[in-house]
Amino acid sequence: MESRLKREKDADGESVVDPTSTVGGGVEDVYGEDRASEDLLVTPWTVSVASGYTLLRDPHHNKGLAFTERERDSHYLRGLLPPAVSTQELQVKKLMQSIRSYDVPLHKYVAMMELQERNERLFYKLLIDNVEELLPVVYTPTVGEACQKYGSIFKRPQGLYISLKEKGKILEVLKNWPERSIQVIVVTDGERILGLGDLGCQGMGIPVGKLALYSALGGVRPSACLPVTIDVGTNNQKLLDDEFYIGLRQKRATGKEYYDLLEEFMSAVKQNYGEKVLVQFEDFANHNAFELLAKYKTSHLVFNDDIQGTASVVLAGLVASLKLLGGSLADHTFLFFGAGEAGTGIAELIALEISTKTNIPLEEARKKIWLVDSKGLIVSSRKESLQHFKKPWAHDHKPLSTLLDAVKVIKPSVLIGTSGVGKTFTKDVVEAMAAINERPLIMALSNPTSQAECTAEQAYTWTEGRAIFSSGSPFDPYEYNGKSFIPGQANNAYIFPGLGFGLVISGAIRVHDEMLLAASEALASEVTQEHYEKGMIYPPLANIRKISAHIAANVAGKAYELGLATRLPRPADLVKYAESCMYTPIYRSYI
Ligand SMILES: NC(=O)C1=CN([C@@H]2O[C@H](COP(=O)(O)OP(=O)(O)OC[C@H]3O[C@@H](n4cnc5c(N)ncnc54)[C@H](OP(=O)(O)O)[C@@H]3O)[C@@H](O)[C@H]2O)C=CC1
Ligand SMILES: CC(=O)C(=O)O
Ligand SMILES: [Mg+2]
Repeated sequence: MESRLKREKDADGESVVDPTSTVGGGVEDVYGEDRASEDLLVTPWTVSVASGYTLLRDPHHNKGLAFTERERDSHYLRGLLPPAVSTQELQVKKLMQSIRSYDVPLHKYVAMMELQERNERLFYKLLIDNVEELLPVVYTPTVGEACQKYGSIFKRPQGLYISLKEKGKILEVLKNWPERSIQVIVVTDGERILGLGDLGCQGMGIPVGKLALYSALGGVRPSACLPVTIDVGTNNQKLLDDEFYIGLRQKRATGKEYYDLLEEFMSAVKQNYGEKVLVQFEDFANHNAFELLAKYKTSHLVFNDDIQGTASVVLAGLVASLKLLGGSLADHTFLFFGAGEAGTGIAELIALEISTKTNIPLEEARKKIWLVDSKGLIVSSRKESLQHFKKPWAHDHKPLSTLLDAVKVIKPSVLIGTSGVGKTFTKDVVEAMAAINERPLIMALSNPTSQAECTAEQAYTWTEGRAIFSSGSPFDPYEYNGKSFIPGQANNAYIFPGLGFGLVISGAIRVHDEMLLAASEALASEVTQEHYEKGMIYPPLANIRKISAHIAANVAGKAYELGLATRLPRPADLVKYAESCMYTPIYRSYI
């Protein structure tokens, strides 16, 4: 078996070697000898493939018409494929034509998921080569609709479902997953899916989508990614009444029952995959999200993407915007509409950055930041009744009940929407921002597009082309008075793939706030003069793999600096190292 594997590795040649794959070079560097030898026992297709027919139905190894004549001879594929031999490039061209022929975004999504199930490398090649066009298909906004209709479009499981029925057996359940060398888990309990609320078990679309980005944008190999949905029921009556609902048909478990299940899951993860597996919490409701993060951040390698990944991406945009706005972060006043995970997470990281850069105490730095929730401006007279994560933002001020009043009185230079409620940056609100600021910075972060606080068109027209605008879900460039404006996509997708990859390649054992700052700094530094001239505060997503390598290197560097990295010795050039470890979807030769 070993000589066969060696031949495959040699035959792959430089251009197709995947240093993070089980048969490519660099395995020992990145995964350690134990993991590598374990992989060799479980994954090589040469061992598991019984016949050509099975090979064609194995998405990890299927190449479809791109199997060469020699491969067809060697692997019993003769007659199972039509005579034509294709290249991967031609397959990409054909698939893109096919995807573009669908008018309905959900049909494009289903086509992409079917491709992922059929030919994984082709799926990733398509996604990487057409990232700006396909991100809105596999990610926000379309993934939101896919989750809403997941019961109807569900065909094959794409991740692991852990429900209350599995209580006491979660370790066994993890072992049912076919891959053993897991490096990144994205887990949701489905209670706050984008701005669409409780979608229960159907939230699975989110971990699946996020992990597709981990591989395409960040370079973690797909077989090292595990999407998980914890199903403790749903309070969404529409789903409970839906005959096609795929989850537990009960109201959500809470309290001890909920936390016991999560504890069993987190322990089983550590026991099964070791302490270097990264767990990304995604789209939990805030009453659990903060508590889970606080509970596990000192014992596991975890981060919450909605609280921390979002904070890092927004901070990067703000730092970049200073080139357009002038001054430092400390010179600005920030107003958030929405004071949950995203809002308070971003607010805290901005305060930390201001405090770090200026030596102003954190308490003081926070005073430049104001938040509005569903009851109005958060002020000290409300302190007693506030959730713990809002308390640091309860400044002394008279109560204000509307966003418009808050804008007029607080006079922010930056307005950030993290409410999950669409169309709330009304014309009055945006015009008030434009009356106070020469260049109002407006971020409508809520997803999907239907929940965006305002559109790009509204932001540009209501400010007569003066707004610097970005949003969580993508908007097309907009032309106003003969000038083209390119709205940025302020979405944690810029950060989590590179952040996670940096943790993986350094063998980090904990996530530290300074890593979030390091990730922000790397992203902000990718914005060039050419981008600023178009009003952009984020670099184009088309360059995301290069950007992710820089983010990963900065994060890994911080892990080494903080003594949290276990992969030793530290590579001299972390950017080059990150690039060399990235998964690439080029087909391997099976001769
Ligand atoms: N662009 C990106 O990368 C990201 C975007 N998001 C988006 O941000 C949104 C919020 O997510 P998250 O912070 O996790 O959600 P949370 O539920 O934690 O927070 C929502 C906040 O909005 C407030 N709110 C809700 N309705 C209103 C209203 N009508 N008026 C004023 N405030 C209101 C809530 O107030 P109260 O506390 O009083 O209930 C709460 O403070 C979602 O749409 C999500 O998709 C999230 C993460 C990343
Ligand atoms: C982008 C993201 O994580 C969210 O909207 O929840
Ligand atoms: Mg999220």
